[in-house]
Amino acid sequence: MVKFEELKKKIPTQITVLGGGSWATALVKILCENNVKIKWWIRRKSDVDFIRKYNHNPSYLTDVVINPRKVKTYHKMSDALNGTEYIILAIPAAFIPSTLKDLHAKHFEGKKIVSAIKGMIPDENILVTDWMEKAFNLPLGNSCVIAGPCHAEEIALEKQSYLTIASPKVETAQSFANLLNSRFLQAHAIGDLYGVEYCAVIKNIIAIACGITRGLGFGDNFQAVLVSNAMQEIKVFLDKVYPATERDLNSSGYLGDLLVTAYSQFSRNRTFGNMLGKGYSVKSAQMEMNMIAEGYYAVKSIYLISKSHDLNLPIIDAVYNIVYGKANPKEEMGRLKGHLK
Ligand SMILES: NC(=O)C1=CN([C@@H]2O[C@H](COP(=O)(O)OP(=O)(O)OC[C@H]3O[C@@H](n4cnc5c(N)ncnc54)[C@H](OP(=O)(O)O)[C@@H]3O)[C@@H](O)[C@H]2O)C=CC1
Ligand SMILES: O=C(CO)COP(=O)(O)O
Repeated sequence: MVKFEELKKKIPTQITVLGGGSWATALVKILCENNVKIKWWIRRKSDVDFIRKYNHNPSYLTDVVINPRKVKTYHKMSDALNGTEYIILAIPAAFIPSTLKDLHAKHFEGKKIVSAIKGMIPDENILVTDWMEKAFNLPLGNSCVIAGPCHAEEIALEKQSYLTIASPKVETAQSFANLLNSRFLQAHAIGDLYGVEYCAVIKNIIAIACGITRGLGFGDNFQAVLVSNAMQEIKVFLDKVYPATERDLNSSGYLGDLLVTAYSQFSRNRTFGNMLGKGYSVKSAQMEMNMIAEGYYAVKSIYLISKSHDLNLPIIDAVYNIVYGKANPKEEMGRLKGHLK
């Protein structure tokens, strides 16, 4: 007789992915390495139809093959949420409230919520997991975040990658990490949900700073100092806003995430910053990109939170002044030089 545990292993895990951008596409590809069934919600009907017909996303990571035996695409969100165990959010944070506006607590009941988002909810200035918990009355132990140094473009190329899954209930993080482990990806679980999430948000702001200084002609020597000072700013912020005794900021879920975004050619935030450094206005830099730089929204929230705690964070301040205060990038970075060591 087949044992219940063995039978359970053979039943595919039902997962919903919300969002049709690069990271959603990469996550669908990773998950398809394992025994899963995916309901994938995408906002544009034309993209849904295209994937159904050609098994490729027409707009992002267009080379990735979408396995039709494992993935079903949906345009109606409530259909994509029926009967799933995990709901993965992969929509830029700024659009979460409007995109989820028709959902209710019952859509999330008994499900694990995984945020793959590295951004803040604007105006409310809160983390996505915090917003979800309040909006849909979710138990935080059912939530986790995906962090770590990982660009969608490298997943498309099956380059060896690592992810950190964080949840206050480590078993929740571990069970989701198990679904990601595959040929080219290793995931591990930790308990520091808000710490990892804040770090993932702040590193996008630092990448904007790196891009600005690159655009202005600063070199590797300067960037190394900028990034090491940035890590100290992250520590000052976390120690004040969300202190924890067992947090290793040098591990890949924190420092690694900062490094990949600060140095990679694939970084959206660095590309955005580079354009600002080269003299583009904020609006024109955004229009040039067909992707979203989360740091643009996040810097306002993080700046306001840091001021409410009387924190002195010169790199964050400089990016805020350039992006929202219309400060001249050259003058602002000239001022910042004096604060670094
Ligand atoms: N890309 C990566 O390597 C990684 C990304 N992340 C995070 O994943 C999240 C999603 O980013 P990513 O997939 O990169 O996004 P992309 O920049 O690849 O794509 C932008 C996404 O935002 C959607 N969008 C744009 N405008 C709106 C709007 N007004 N309302 C609703 N949706 C909108 C787009 O939909 P449409 O095409 O219909 O316009 C598209 O799905 C972000 O929080 C990011 O930080 C995390 C780790 C890695
Ligand atoms: O968070 C991300 C990768 O870790 C995506 O942001 P970037 O594209 O700016 O790196």
